[in-house]
Amino acid sequence: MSIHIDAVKGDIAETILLPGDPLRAKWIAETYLDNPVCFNTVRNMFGYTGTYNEKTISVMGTGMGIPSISIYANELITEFGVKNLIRVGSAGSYRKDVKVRDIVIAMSASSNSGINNLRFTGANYAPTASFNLFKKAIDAANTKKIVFKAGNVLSSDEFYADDFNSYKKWAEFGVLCVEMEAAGLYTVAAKHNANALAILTISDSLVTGEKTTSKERETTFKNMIEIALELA
Ligand SMILES: Nc1nc(Cl)c2ncn([C@@H]3O[C@H](CO)[C@@H](O)[C@H]3O)c2n1
Repeated sequence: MSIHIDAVKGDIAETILLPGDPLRAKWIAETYLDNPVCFNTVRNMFGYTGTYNEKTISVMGTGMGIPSISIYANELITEFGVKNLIRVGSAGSYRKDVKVRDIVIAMSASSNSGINNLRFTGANYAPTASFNLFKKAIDAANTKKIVFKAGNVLSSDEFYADDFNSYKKWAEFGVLCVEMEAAGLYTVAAKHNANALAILTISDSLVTGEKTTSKERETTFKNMIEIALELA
């Protein structure tokens, strides 16, 4: 077992889906996996392993923010041998052409987090998706005729920005949406030679103010989850 995950090596599949919310991990396991077995309840950060189309796959919550997902990604890779880490989560649109309910596949993840500034002493590291997972996700979306956008996203350390209009600068330079974890996941995976990808569903828009209801979030998440499950 590791400090934050009460499992033994072999309990967790090489490929894992990582929603921020542990209750969404429970919903994914109960909705999509055959014979899901819970492998973690420490801090109620539920994790499950089961099969999908006869392939073994795991799903576990990560919490919100780069520090939290970095803890779980580190331990999943270094203690349990996980090789493919796929974040599935919600994001806020920064651009008119990115609509609520759209799917965004993150090629890269900018950040305002201090962690990489410290790590690279102020130089600009570029957290980047693993090409193979990225290509498989694009192919799966095209096969399923799911419309998606792909590009740069922002992993912000704050949900409530002091200056609401700060998103406009990011949008001006092509950032599609904002969430709070992808840059941390991509950096930790690269550090430990693992593969990572973030697939996001736009749940709200800073441009129009539109928000999805919690019921809509559940149904619109299906497309994102079904793409991610094809990566097992
Ligand atoms: N900063 C931020 N802003 C907006 Cl508009 C978001 N929409 C969804 N999220 C995601 O949902 C959680 C916050 O509700 C975080 O895990 C984050 O990744 C957002 N995070």
